[in-house]
Amino acid sequence: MAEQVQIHSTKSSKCVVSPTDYKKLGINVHKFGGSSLASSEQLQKVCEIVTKQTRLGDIIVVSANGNVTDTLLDAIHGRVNALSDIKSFYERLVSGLDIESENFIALINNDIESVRELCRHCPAHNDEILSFGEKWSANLLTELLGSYQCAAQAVDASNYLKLTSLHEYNQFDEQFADDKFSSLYQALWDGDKERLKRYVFTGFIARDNNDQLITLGRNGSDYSATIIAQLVKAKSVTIWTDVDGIFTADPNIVHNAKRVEHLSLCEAQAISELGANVLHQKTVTPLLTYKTEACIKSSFIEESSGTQITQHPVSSGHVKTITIKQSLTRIVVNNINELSARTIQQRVLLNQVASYASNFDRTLDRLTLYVAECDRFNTISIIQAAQYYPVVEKNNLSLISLVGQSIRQNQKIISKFVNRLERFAVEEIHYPANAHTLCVLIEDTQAINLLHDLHDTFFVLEPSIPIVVLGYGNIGKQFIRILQDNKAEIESSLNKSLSLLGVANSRNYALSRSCLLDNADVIDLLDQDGSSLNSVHEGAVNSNQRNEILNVLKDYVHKELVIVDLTASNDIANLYPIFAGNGWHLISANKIAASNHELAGQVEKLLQDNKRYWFKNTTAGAGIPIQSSIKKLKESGDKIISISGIFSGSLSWLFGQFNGQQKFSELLLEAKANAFTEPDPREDLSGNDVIRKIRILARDAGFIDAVENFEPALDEALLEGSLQSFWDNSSKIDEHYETLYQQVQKQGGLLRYIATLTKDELTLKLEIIEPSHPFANLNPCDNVFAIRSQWYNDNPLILQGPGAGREVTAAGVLNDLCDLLRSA
Ligand SMILES: NC(=O)C1=CN([C@@H]2O[C@H](COP(=O)(O)OP(=O)(O)OC[C@H]3O[C@@H](n4cnc5c(N)ncnc54)[C@H](OP(=O)(O)O)[C@@H]3O)[C@@H](O)[C@H]2O)C=CC1
Ligand SMILES: N[C@@H](CC=O)C(=O)O
Repeated sequence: MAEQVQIHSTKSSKCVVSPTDYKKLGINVHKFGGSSLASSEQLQKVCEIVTKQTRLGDIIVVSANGNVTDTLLDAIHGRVNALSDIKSFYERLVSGLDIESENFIALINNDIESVRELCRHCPAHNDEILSFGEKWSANLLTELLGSYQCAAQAVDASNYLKLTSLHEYNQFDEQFADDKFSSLYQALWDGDKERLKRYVFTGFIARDNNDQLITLGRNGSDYSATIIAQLVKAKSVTIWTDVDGIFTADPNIVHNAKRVEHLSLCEAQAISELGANVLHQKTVTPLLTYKTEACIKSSFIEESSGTQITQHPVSSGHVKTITIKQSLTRIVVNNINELSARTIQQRVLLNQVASYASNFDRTLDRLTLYVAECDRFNTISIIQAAQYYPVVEKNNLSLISLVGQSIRQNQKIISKFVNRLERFAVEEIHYPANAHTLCVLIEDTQAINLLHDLHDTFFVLEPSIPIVVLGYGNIGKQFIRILQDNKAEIESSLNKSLSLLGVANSRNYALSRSCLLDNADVIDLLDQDGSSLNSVHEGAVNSNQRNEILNVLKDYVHKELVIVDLTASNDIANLYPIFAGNGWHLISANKIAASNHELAGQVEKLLQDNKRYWFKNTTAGAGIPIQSSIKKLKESGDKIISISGIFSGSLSWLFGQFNGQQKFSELLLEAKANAFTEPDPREDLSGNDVIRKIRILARDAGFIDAVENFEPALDEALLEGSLQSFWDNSSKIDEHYETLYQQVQKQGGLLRYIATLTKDELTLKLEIIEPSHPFANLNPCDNVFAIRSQWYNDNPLILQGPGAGREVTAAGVLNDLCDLLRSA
């Protein structure tokens, strides 16, 4: 059990702490790479980041400044001026900084003499020589943070990170580290949190199990950061570098590559295994064991958003990035058994040689490895040491890989990938063991072309079909809102860009060829008085009093366009044959055309001739997928016998709410405000709205010749005249429903407006039903559709849910749009 002591903290009266409580602090680890620390300007930016984005107790891990490690390597290799270059570099660097430069330069001069001495005894002291780079960097940053009034302490990581065995590069001594970190965070133990500092750790250096100083190889500082994060149970690790995260492809090669916002840990691991410079395999390994938040950001960009590495995938089944590794050599070992092949693969790994797409072919007893040119010699020596004779089969190969969560389960992605490869002379398609990668090997000379081609295929969205929304009321506003909010997700799932060309209400229209979704303010002006609009917004909003928008849309005749009709307008419905004849797709929430057999037939014929689509799923049941369900049943060979239920959301809500206490007309106003009723609520009470739905479903089910027998939900006399006179008659409406309510109460039943469709008869009636009736127990506003068919006969298929309202209807329209864009 951890040692514990009772102490008096400065703030609270009493608290219990243990030496390992630093692990509960929620430490954030920030790692800064060499380029982020290469100039005085950059160092100042880093100080700003540290002061603004870190807290007392947080850990900063640094690489050597700029190219200092490479210059130290030059010194090891005997380049005469290497050490004086380092001296001049630091003199330049500190001259631009607000620190006691003489002290720091004296330290550098002193250390450089030590390095000179150590260089005489190379290679025994190589690691020690290289470690100076990180030590200078940590000291300099700590000094500079002081001038920002940010208390910091330089820490030599080799006193904290100690390997447990000589060859296990990923096994660090946790007990050793724990003791050291406990004393570093002594202030916490003393109950004086305010004495904590920012701890500036040297990256890249550690100790082996014999206490000898070692360096952690390529990208060693990133590795130090994630290892330290694991050891201190950090809350987050941020790798600050010179790129703004992971991109859809290397932005230096593919200029239209975009930043990837989120990567799952599995995706990050796959990328690191493919040799990504920005995310090394070693760096990811501790994240897999200790699951913490991680992020890659740029210290060069203000407010960089970077790429978040999340524990769980934000989305699955999409390609997130395409990696490329060039100049690889294929080394083949023939006549080798599986055990020896695995041993060689292990040894290659232990020797810190990165091999890619390596595979053992059991049928041919053959091991294939792809390694960088610089690792060729080393790899051949390892294979020969195992008594095998490798063949270097081919040089100058590139490995191009698609990475995305579970993309190997997405047949569409695989066929798209294979399809594109047919245009290139590829060497080999490789399917690694993980489910998140698809790889291809190709000669270097063709690789860049293939990379561009694949990037275009998976990331450059197909040009969209322009969308025009008619109707900017309850449903129209909500539809545009969710279209805007979900644009990026929809585009990536459809691989098509969305372009909102125009929006209109009955008074004004806004039109922009460069997509109104990016200029939503213009749409908001639609509700204003039309007279001053042209001057207000440079002509972007215009009068639509006589459907003027249609004149502008003439430019689109015989081009693809989607008209989304979210009006309740008869005029617009009667224009459908023109829209269809123009070669435009249609989406309707307006039920008028779809419920008129003659008009609907004419429109469908024109659309068919022009190979265009009409989606109208919200015309019956709002967001409930009733029409698509009927279509699917019919496509599967089933025969619909009857459809019955409650198809009016507003009346379902009204009869569910009405209990004789409140005036019916007040509830009606509330239903209208909730967008459950039609723009003119008499359409609901007269039964017209449900009748339209019945006719639409009858058409879908094939009941076109059925006799109609419809009853209104309110006396026709009360529905006559103008809308104003209807509201003026509110007291009569209230009386009518009050009397009806008493009658229903007397019978101990419930009032429901029930529709029934068979091939012979379509009926709609206001009925008093028993509380045990299947349509009795509904949530207010619910619709219910009971479909009896050949296969759903004794036990009908039931669809039930909210049958009206802004959210569900707009979502249904958006579904229709996605289905249409997917089909078109
Ligand atoms: N509410 C619901 O739950 C459901 C509704 N629907 C259907 O959705 C449609 C819209 O309903 P809702 O949004 O509540 O109605 P609203 O009255 O709130 O909105 C209708 C919109 O259509 C506009 N409009 C009218 N005529 C024209 C025209 N000629 N050209 C362009 N725009 C025009 C109106 O303009 P202005 O503002 O200038 O009058 C208004 O912006 C209706 O057909 C309804 O049946 C379908 C399923 C469910
Ligand atoms: N007014 C309609 C809305 C949906 O179509 C209803 O009440 O169901």
